[in-house]
Amino acid sequence: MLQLQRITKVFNPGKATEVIAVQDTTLRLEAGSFTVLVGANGSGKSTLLNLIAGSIYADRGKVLLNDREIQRLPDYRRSQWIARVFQNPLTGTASSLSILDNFRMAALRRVPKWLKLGADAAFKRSVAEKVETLGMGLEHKLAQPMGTLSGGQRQALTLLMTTMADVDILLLDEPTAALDPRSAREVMGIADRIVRENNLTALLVTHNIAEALRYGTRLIQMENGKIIRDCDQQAKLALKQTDVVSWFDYY
Ligand SMILES: Nc1ncnc2c1ncn2[C@@H]1O[C@H](COP(=O)(O)OP(=O)(O)OP(=O)(O)O)[C@@H](O)[C@H]1O
Repeated sequence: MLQLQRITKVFNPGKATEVIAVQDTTLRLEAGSFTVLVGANGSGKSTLLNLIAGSIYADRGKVLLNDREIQRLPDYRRSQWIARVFQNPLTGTASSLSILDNFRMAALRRVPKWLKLGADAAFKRSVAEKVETLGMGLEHKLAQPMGTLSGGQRQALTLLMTTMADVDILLLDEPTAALDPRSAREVMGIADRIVRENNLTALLVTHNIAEALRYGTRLIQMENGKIIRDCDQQAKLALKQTDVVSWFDYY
């Protein structure tokens, strides 16, 4: 279980440009749950994800994974448990390296297995089997540089790479924002499957209302650095797109 306890993050404190990006926010994500986070631009969603991922530190409050404070852990420790997929398909993978080498790098999170499998044909076979499940034919292109693939193909592979390590938490930071509608749907379908099959605790940030309603079992809204709505599965199922659009109406 991931818990944010009374987290506050202020940028540029004491200056004219001071922003309270996250304000005294408490959030509890049960293990294996899939939560969707929506909110207007600047409401604090990315800051919240950055605080969980450890790219920034909170001014106040705790981030607990299975009751253990993780904020000050070094990156390599935290990345054993937390994976993140970004909006830009170019982020998170190495463009000039082949698909296979990117999988090798992803597997580095679980060093002993990588050392055993990294150099031999068994590793390549296991990657090919995984990649085949995407149904994109990329298992025949493992030697191709990541940079030559489409955004949708890269996002699909990036998601799959998260399963190379035993991560608990998957942070999806607008993973389909740069994709066309068909690729977006395909990539979200893959994300959903990976979350279920690996029993991951997932947090998806999206501006796509249809996506926000289709995926996950809980829907929360942030505004001015605070969580102002929290819908459980039942409440979420009853929501229509127009309801969610109306949450943004006062702008
Ligand atoms: N590094 C930073 N330095 C200063 N201010 C920042 C920084 N990062 C975020 N902010 C500010 O904090 C507030 C919250 O930003 P954040 O990026 O978390 O919002 P968001 O909900 O993710 O927005 P969007 O939907 O546009 O991605 C905004 O006012 C933003 O300008």
